[in-house]
Amino acid sequence: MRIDIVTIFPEFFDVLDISLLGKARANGLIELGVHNLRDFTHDRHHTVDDTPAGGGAGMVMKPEPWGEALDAVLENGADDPIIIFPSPAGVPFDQKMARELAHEQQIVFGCGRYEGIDQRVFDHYADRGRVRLVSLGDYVLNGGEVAVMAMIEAVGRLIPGVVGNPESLVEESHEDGLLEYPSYTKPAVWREREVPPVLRSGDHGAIARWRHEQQIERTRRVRPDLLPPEL
Ligand SMILES: COC(=O)c1ccnc(N)c1
Repeated sequence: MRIDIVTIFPEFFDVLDISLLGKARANGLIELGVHNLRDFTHDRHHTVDDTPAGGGAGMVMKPEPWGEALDAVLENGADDPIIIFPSPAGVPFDQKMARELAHEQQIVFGCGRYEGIDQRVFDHYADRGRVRLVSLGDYVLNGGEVAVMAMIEAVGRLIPGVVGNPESLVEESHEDGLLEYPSYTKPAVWREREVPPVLRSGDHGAIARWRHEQQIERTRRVRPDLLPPEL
């Protein structure tokens, strides 16, 4: 998979050189391009924003630099890339979307700042391909970079070969629609708190049943909205 990021803070993504994603890049599983939006301006101050049409507070990101940047990124890219703009006005990002995005050939992330990006950028590229505004939740950030980092991690770890043991991806929260069961390890007793005996019983059937019951109980308590109607 190729991932391109357009941002005014390219150094923000230096952290993608380490950990799991750093290894995935070294193994060629993920190809990453980080592009500074200001490189696509032509004035002395590398201006990327201007006052909002119709007035109001704050500044809006100009369409011209975005057009030049996205054209450059798309020029030699995949046949059918998906362009994602993180936005509080977007569709909710979830594990299902992460799984779908893990199969893309190329994802282009556009990190907005200020009061957002001129709407004509979204419209222009939506006329030519797939554009999605995606939200991490009902809150506002100063820019899209943090959201892009979260989405790259959520998607990147699902790309075959990135995570050493694919089994570890199966029993995670939201993978089967329920929250994951509580985890324990050694020691058997810690500060007078014992690991549930069933987990040390060696009875794999009983352990699987206990874990599923825990998933249902935790989901009912924490996220009743995720419970399937039959439960
Ligand atoms: C500037 O981007 C945001 O404020 C943002 C992006 C994605 N999800 C959100 N909830 C906010």
